[in-house]
Amino acid sequence: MKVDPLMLTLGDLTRTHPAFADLLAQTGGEGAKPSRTVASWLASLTDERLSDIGMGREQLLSHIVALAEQVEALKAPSQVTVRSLTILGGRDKKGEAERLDLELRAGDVLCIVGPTGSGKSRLLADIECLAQGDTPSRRRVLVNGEAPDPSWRYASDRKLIAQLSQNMNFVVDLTVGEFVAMHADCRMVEDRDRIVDEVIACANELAGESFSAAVSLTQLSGGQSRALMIADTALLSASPVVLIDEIENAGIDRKRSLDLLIASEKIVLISTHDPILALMGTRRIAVRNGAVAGVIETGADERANLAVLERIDCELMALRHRLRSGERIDAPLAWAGLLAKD
Ligand SMILES: Nc1ncnc2c1ncn2[C@@H]1O[C@H](COP(=O)(O)OP(=O)(O)OP(=O)(O)O)[C@@H](O)[C@H]1O
Repeated sequence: MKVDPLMLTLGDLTRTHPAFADLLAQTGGEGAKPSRTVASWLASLTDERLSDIGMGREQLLSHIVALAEQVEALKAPSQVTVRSLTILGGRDKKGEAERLDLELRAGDVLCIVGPTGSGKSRLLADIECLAQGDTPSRRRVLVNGEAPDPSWRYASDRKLIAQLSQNMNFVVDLTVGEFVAMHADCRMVEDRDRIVDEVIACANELAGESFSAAVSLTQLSGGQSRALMIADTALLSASPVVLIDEIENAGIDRKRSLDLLIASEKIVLISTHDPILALMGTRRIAVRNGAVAGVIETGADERANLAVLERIDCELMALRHRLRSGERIDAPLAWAGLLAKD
């Protein structure tokens, strides 16, 4: 049963959710007595105290609720083995039938491509909520070939489906090592220290700039936190299905991220505008006007073009690195001759 975090006492909360101890240490104030409920503590915070913390009452409450849900999701691994997900067509934005019967199996990693506003996020959201004809697209999603048990749709404490969103909002000031160790503890893995080292080493391979276990989560760059989330999801997450809204803006190694996710034997869907990422998979889902227009196999010619795109990307990355290091790039670029021929 889902517990309302507002009705818990601060003592209970810090015991069941160690991360709250840090939040309280930063924000608590004199009224943060263990016997007090969260609701009463929040009501007791003066406007002055809230302005010291730099957060409004509503914002603090939503942080607490989000943190409680995250910790619950980590604690109770999904009980359901997902061998397949089937997405059955609904209606496009004009109300016309979407012809779709797509089965995804464990180990499938697919990109979703399509113009802005075409419905990529809608498709991810339909999967996340295991839609049953009750979303704007009217799609239905089956788990292992059957309509899912209604309780799976709303069980935030038994997440079948994890969504990595664009922004990683870290509430508490834990170090990277403490954060990953907390996940490992929640999932009761054996050999915790080895797994923690592995996740951090792996995240460092994905991130452009390396970071240590001792650094605070709040100090990580966008790319570093995204790399940490991907490594953590692939190596530690209990959710059999992972949805990712955009990887490309984070400046991380896309090929390795994809390989890592493929090896994790989960079903992974990534919405993207990035041609390299889209061509890296064996299949991609093309969305248009609110409906899936086709599932495209990556062909041999496309793979050859991918190799060229990767070289261009590599050169762009090198330029980016030089510019970021304060260098000038006055020397003519290798491609200048190529473009002059046009
Ligand atoms: N089949 C559909 N029926 C009705 N509305 C839809 C359908 N598909 C998408 N929409 C709506 O269209 C809008 C744009 O869709 P969405 O945000 O999923 O696009 P997107 O491809 O993710 O765009 P972007 O690339 O800009 O992130 C949303 O309001 C979404 O709910």
